[in-house]
Amino acid sequence: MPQLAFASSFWESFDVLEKPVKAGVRKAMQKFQQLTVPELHADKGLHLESVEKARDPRMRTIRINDFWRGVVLAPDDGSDVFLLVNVVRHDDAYTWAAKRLYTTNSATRGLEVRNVVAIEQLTPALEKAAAAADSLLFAKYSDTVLRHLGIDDQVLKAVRTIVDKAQLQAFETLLPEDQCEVLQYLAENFSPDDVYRDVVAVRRPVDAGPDPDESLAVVIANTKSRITLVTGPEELADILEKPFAAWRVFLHPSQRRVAYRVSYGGPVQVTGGPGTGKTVAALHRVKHLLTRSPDARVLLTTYTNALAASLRENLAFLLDHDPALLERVDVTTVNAYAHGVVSRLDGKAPSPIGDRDERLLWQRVVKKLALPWTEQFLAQEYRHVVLAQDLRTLDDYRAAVRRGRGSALSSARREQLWPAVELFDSMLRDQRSTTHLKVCARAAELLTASTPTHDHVVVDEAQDLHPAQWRVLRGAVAPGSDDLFITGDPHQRIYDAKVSLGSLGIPVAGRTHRLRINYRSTEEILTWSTGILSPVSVDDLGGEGNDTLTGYRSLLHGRRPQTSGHGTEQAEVAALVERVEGWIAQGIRPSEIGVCARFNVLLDKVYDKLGAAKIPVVRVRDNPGPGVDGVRLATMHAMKGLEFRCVAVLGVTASAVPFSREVTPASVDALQHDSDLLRERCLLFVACTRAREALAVTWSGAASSFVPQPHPQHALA
Ligand SMILES: Nc1ncnc2c1ncn2[C@@H]1O[C@H](COP(=O)(O)OP(=O)(O)OP(=O)(O)O)[C@@H](O)[C@H]1O
Repeated sequence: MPQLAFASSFWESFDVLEKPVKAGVRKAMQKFQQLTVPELHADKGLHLESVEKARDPRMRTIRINDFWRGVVLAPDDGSDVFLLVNVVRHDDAYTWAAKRLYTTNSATRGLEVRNVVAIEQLTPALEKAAAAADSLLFAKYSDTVLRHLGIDDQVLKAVRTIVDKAQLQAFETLLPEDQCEVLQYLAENFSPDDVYRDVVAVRRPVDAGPDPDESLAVVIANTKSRITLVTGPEELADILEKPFAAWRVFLHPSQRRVAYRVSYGGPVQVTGGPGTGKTVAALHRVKHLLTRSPDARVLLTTYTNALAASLRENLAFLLDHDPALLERVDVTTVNAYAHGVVSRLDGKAPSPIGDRDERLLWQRVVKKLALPWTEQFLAQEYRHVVLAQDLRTLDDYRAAVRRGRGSALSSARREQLWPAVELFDSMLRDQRSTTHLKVCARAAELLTASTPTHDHVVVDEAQDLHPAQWRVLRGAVAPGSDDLFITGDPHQRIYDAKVSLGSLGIPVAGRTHRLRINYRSTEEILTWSTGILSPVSVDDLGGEGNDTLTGYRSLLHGRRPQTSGHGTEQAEVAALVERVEGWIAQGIRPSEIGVCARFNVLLDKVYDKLGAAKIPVVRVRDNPGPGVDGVRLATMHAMKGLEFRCVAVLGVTASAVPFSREVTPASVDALQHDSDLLRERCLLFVACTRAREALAVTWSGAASSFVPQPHPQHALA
């Protein structure tokens, strides 16, 4: 009986196939488990046929349905493992298959694939260009060194034409995988010895002989990182049901470099645009820290409880549910961690009030003291100056530098304002409550006088943390090597955070890294979404300068985002229902669709209309587990950190985005006005960058000014 194996290239295409096609794949795969090799060749339904002019004589295609074909590598050496490598539309399948060549890597002994035709076609022209180039990316490595790392003749020729990293990137999808990875590591300045250790030695079978000429079955068995071998029918059903979690195994060298560096001298910061795998890097760092030392305790934090739940789940997955490792990690939000510290060390659980109650309290303060400031101004002054700098007395306040505030306050004015701070604090005390940030301030205070709770802290979604929260994290771990590993994206700052990490005892200078490849969205979605931010500049994570999205790109391609305006909100919601029905008809599960808007009011209407159309629907705030079916509804804020195959962003109208009530008037504080507007812009950016394959942005009436205007050529197309 033949055996069946799946290449990673197959999963990339399988995950996005429509339901009936997936069913066809399942049926075809079952035959590989039921029939003998001669029966397979004779089966009329499967129609296993060779490919004309194929560069690899082992290439075959099989029938999935009238429109789709599977591409299979069939053994021709008497071995019996068939490798399913792709599922492609009927007309493209033969061309795709004809250009691919599978070979055994001489160093790793793994099976690799290249687009042999494209490399052959490109190389001569590039050789000419390289002859005139000032320098070449791999000039310092001799042929012997490269061959020792598995680079073969054809790739070597191409390598000798590569002038820079951008050209290497352009080659990435054409080159054989292990060889490409070796080159990426060298391009990142790893030494050949390091590359041999990290890429080759870990894959090369210990008993590898001098000759790489082994049967296809043996080479397939050597390629565990890219090929899954299936042994029984249950395993087949199981594997085709579960989404393939590539991130567990394949890290881009830039991700691996930051996550698995043996040790850092102090806090390290990893930034990158949406979907560049920052969370993935954080999870792998936790794995590294736990496995490096048997007693280390790690605190892994993120912004919301929902994100903490998903981190917990993914970490368990990455650590193979190993209880000995998992019990040494605490996964939580900073607020929850601070709450725990205060409860433990003060002996009493604090009861913080929510944002709305806090606003009401400031209203009462303003009324009582008849001050010349609005409650919004006072709340911001309290948050950005008093709590941010942990000011306890009027003298402290008088001496404070009010960085980031756009209105000067003289000493006399500060004396006039301070009673408002005292009154707010005393009102809280009277009602035996506090705020989340005050809990953090208290936790930080307690931690300075106590011993750190963890050996390492890993912080995800760091861009929105307030200085009081940073102080808690600073107190959770002793300053020193590998104390803090911080990931975040300042372009996704959607809460009012102004931070200077250096001044909080978290110096990251010289230890900052940037990830640039987006693994989530198509290039079309990225380019469009990046247009939302193109008119503005964004402060970096540590508050020391600006951050940019230069070099940010995706390797995936798809349709351009769809944008449309509607006469009324009702028409907009009706169009949404149709769109969702269309996506579902294409085989997308309702839970793979995210719908978001600035406000819950609009989401309530969507909820009703989708329900009326018999489409299952759930709210993200109700924390539906991954197994619960239903279109996900969320406010733009709640979309943070999530991702969906299809995303509809609704209500992107001029009056809602930016939302004027959330924007401080320029007359009250010009700097705050600008940063509030930026925050609203980032919010739309966050919402749109949750989409993997399809993005639709709609409005009723006038569109938000943040919606990128189509390029004149695109508008005509
Ligand atoms: N090396 C990888 N190989 C395959 N998929 C990856 C890889 N790294 C990340 N991904 C996938 O890309 C998507 C985005 O990753 P992740 O959530 O870590 O990005 P992020 O930078 O934290 O995003 P955001 O800032 O938008 O929250 C996820 O689906 C993840 O599984």
